[in-house]
Amino acid sequence: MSALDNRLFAKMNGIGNEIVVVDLRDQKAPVTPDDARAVAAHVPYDQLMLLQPARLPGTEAFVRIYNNDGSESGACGNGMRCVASQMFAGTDKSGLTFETRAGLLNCWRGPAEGLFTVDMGEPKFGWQDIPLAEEFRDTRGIELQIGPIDAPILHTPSVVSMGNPHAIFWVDDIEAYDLGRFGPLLENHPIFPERANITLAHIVDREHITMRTWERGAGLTKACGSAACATAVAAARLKRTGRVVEMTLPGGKLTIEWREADNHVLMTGGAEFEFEGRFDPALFAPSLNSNPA
Ligand SMILES: N[C@@H](CCC[C@H](N)C(=O)O)C(=O)O
Repeated sequence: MSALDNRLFAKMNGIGNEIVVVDLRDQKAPVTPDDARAVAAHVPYDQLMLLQPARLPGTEAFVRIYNNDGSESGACGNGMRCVASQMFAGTDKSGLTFETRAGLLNCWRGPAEGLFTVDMGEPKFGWQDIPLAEEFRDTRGIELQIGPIDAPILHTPSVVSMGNPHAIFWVDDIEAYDLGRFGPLLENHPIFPERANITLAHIVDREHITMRTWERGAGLTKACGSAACATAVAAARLKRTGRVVEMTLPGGKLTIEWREADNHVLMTGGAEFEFEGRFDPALFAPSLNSNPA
């Protein structure tokens, strides 16, 4: 018996990031990594956002975030906009607060219908915070490369934690690299003890960046909100952009503001409902062949 048996789910997308949202605030039973993988086999998703009972006063829910490989993440920007969109529906509230493994997140209705803003909190730059396996004093560009030593294909990424680990490689053309091939190698590089989300980014001008991401635990996706935040912050740290940047991802656009006043990163973008359904308990039944004689 799984906590997800017969549960209603909403399939949504955050500018192309495939998201499944399930409201489990009325029950305490845990959802396991096996459950998360079983859902992915049935309703393909990048992230599964589980609303669990609130643990702190003033919060709507504790949001547990699973990647489709069954691993957990502390942050998912596009998923949080989908959660906000579901939770704002039918209310006249203007703001909501959620708890995730990475801390508290505030969400607001955005500047136009269908847009939502998430306060993704403060970025972290210390090598232990990302985390990296060894000390780097300057994480604006770390010594890491792939390809021939004297002619690397990708090198010197900026690294940032947005509650989850990100490495951003600066390139002239984001389409010129086989991210499906390099992504898994870099995601699992020993320098990243908790693996990492890998982004290729091109700075168009001081207000525009194009990017695409190989996501830890989910692979190539059309959008990664926390990667957009990490990339915008990393570009501003290098003094190559201002603090408000429009990000173009394969699935759409996000506006990222790295607020000077409190160091928080605000992400604004769309969230769309696609369909809803109920999980068939047979999905979570142990396989008859799991322990062959
Ligand atoms: N799609 C997400 C990021 C999801 C988590 C990531 N794959 C990880 O494991 O860190 C987003 O929109 O931020």
